[in-house]
Amino acid sequence: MYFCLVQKSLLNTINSPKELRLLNQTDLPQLAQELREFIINIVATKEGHLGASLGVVELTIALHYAFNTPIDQLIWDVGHQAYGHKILTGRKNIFHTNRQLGGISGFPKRDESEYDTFGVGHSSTSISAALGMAIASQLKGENKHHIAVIGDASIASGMAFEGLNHAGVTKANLLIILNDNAIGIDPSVGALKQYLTNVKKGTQKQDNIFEALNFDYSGPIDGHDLNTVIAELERLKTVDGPKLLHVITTKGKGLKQAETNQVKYHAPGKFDAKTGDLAEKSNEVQAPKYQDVFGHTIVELAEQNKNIVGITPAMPTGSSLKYMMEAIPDRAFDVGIAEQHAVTLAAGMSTQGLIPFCNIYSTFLQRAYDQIIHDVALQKLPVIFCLDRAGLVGEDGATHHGVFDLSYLRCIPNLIIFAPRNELELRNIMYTAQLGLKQPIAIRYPRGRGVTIDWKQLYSKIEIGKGVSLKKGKNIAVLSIGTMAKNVTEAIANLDVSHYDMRFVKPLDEHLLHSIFKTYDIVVTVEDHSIKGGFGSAILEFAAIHQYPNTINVLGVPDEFIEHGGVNVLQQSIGLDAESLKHTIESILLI
Ligand SMILES: Cc1ncc(C[n+]2csc(CCOP(=O)(O)OP(=O)(O)O)c2C)c(N)n1
Ligand SMILES: CC(=O)[C@@H](O)[C@H](O)COP(=O)(O)O
Ligand SMILES: [Mg+2]
Repeated sequence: MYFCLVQKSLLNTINSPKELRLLNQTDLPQLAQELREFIINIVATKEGHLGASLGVVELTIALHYAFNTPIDQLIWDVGHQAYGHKILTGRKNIFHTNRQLGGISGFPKRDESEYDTFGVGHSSTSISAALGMAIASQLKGENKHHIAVIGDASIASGMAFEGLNHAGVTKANLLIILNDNAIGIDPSVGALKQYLTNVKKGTQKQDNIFEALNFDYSGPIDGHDLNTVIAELERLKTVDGPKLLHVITTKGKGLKQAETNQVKYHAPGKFDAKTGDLAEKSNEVQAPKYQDVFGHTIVELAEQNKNIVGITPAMPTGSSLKYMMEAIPDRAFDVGIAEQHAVTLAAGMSTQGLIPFCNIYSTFLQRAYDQIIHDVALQKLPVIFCLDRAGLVGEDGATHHGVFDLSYLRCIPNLIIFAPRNELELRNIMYTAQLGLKQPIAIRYPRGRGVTIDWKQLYSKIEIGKGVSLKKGKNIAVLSIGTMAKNVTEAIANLDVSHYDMRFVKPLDEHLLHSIFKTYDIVVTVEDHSIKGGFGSAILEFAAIHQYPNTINVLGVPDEFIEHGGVNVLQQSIGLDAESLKHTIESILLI
């Protein structure tokens, strides 16, 4: 008789870390293999962040094995690497809903699980949050551990240093796990990266930077060696005060292609779970991604204008500044996860006559708000801010939707705000901006593809503060800003209404607005942005100041955080898709 030994699945027996902690430590390598396969199989079809989660499979198991989570508080920095954490903490059976509307978030979220002790998505918050929890526990006389897992790129961000600087003078029971895989989304950069590389090579001569800040530093250890990691975590449980354990991991560990092409496999889209091969791209001719219009256009402009420089805080691939970094490396700068530094670096360059294109996702620019006001606008320095990922971004959800920039920028004096309705407008405003603007400008555009196949056309200068008429009709005037023009155009295709692309949120085209308000009784504004303080608010202010009695309908993102899901599905959920806009405008016509 032939017995085939079928290995019992360990992962299927684990619905919480309590059950994980009942396993023999010798069983954990099998669990790690099963967890890795589980992540690969689901992300292969459901998409998401792959590399970072594969890189911390063993670390995740070790942390929940050694610490009494959720009593001991575990915080994941950024949280894109927390898929294993979610699967081991009771969400295995719903993990296939990851990042989908109504499903679980792609990042730890407090209201999703008691094991998600802090909501994350933007980097470098974990040390401050964990320290806050540790100090609170001390004050409450509690005896629990507080662990922050932070990557090598995230720990190089200013906010992380602020946390380290404070923690170093406390007796807080805080353990920082530095997950060092030598890469962010793109290869990590900066002097700290060089320092960590030397530490790993054993060639670091100076004092240990973390010990210099009063941390009990240990490592570097192999973050994939379960026994070594667990032993060190157990030892650190007995060490008082702030501690930092340096672990070395490989991003994408366990999937060959994810290990070798770590940038692409950070978020690879669909792929073959067996071979790792990426899904075939459709070969139909498509409109370009807005990021690539930016990336190729800045190269063209910078080749002609030697004063142009490009800056990205750790998003060369996401922003497509990578093209300029390849073509003109001495004038394109990846400053690491350092949005505040990126803005004021641009300001400094501008004082010397350079023309900086500072490319920062709308949501990440929130981190550099004072720098925009204090270092750029107040001094009227002509920095060109390119806000990629403006508007609803989709599956990254509430932490990443770029729906507040018009509000947070509009109140800043001296700042021009422009939103292109298509790729040609983006190219033309970039061309216009580098001709010698005497003040800063913010250009916002969305994630994803545009609408223009033949987009590499000759440049034309855009007159600052001028909107355009896209359709003449009767009854009402629909005013859109940015790429919402596409949805509006589709919505009113068979309606006798006028449509204007206002292009500028600041300065408004007041001449055009006076004409509109004198011609139409009803005005509708449409924006891929919060209705609080955005484009519609600007129009309401204009009407109030000039005492126009017109009816104004402001359509946009409601005053709430919009969760994760496909962009089209999210737009439908808040009435910004073409079909919903059509019904809304028809109902206004019926009034
Ligand atoms: C403030 C902020 N800026 C940029 C990002 C985009 N981002 C997401 S993950 C990541 C790289 C993180 O690298 P690291 O900290 O080394 O973690 P790893 O992915 O290697 O685990 C970046 C730049 C972000 N989430 N938050
Ligand atoms: C986790 C994180 O913050 C980044 O990976 C972000 O998800 C990138 O977004 P894009 O995919 O829009 O570049
Ligand atoms: Mg890293």
